Amino acid sequence: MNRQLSELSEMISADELNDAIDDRNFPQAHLLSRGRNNSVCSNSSNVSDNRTLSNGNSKDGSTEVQDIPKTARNGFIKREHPASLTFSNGNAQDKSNDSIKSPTTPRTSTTPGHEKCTFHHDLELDHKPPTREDLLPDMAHSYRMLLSGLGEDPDRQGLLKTPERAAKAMLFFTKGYDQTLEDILNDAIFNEDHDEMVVVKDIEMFSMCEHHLVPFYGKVSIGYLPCNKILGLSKLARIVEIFSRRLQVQERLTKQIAVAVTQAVQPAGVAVVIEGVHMCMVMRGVQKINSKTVTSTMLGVFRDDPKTREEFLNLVTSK
Ligand SMILES: Nc1nc2c(ncn2[C@@H]2O[C@H](COP(=O)(O)OP(=O)(O)OP(=O)(O)O)[C@@H](O)[C@H]2O)c(=O)[nH]1
Ligand SMILES: [Zn+2]
Repeated sequence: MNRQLSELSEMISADELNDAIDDRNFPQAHLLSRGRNNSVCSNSSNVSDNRTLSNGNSKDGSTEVQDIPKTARNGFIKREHPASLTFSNGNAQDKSNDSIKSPTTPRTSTTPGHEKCTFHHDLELDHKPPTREDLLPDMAHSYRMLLSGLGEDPDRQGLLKTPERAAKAMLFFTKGYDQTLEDILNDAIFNEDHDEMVVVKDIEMFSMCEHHLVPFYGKVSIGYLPCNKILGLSKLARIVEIFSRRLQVQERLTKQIAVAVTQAVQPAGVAVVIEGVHMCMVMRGVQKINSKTVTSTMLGVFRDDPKTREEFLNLVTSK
């Protein structure tokens, strides 16, 4: 599973991100009319006979049963991507699924100078050096030029080490580029017969606005409805770190966190709410010091079932 998760988190593009939040990737969500305690998760019997309930009730009121593809039952629906990327979140143990092979992006082979790179897509660095520390000398040089550009003397005593410090700080602010879901999960996914909501709220978040390269910060609340798999609690906060420690917009950050939780435990639904303060709106520009930006991503049952969504929102807004 880890290899697959890594590939998915590394290779996901903007299009695939949107595909991933397609309702069809939460095949259990449409069973909500049964009520949560009647379980929205596939159970082992319907997994083994390759059948599950469809979302439609037949005209006589009985519930229709039909075959659906295995990949759809276990997670994301396998779909063909125009760039021949496939996106599937089936169990890694399912070695028969060819779609799990590492996808390639057109940019890998077509971008001059990047032919051998394997780390290209819209949501990642354009070029990943062997280690990001290799960037330090060039970055420090750039900061030195910046100081000169500001009319400062980069050789004055107080600024001597500033270019290197600033470069290290920027590497820290963007250290999420170095991390994968695989790295941080560390197999802390546990089989547990639990299908009640799990919420971790007010996770501190620091990120960098990709438009102005200034910070935005705030708190993240994550909820999910497990389907027999739960995630080590700290891993939710670590997922926030992976995606916040990059150049970001808050909307994408919100979505990426939700998709990562989905990839990790294939729950019946995921909800993420972020409340952020953007320093580009506080220290400059419109200078609205009290404004807060709230973004949310609701997937699966959180999107389809108002009661589940309400329960989550009540939990995250309660003191
Ligand atoms: N949607 C979204 N916009 C953001 C985020 N962070 C910063 N921005 C916005 O990015 C926009 C960039 O607008 P521009 O007009 O190109 O840049 P600008 O002249 O510096 O804009 P002002 O901030 O209005 O002075 C601004 O409206 C910012 O508020 C974010 O996370 N999400
Ligand atoms: Zn900004």
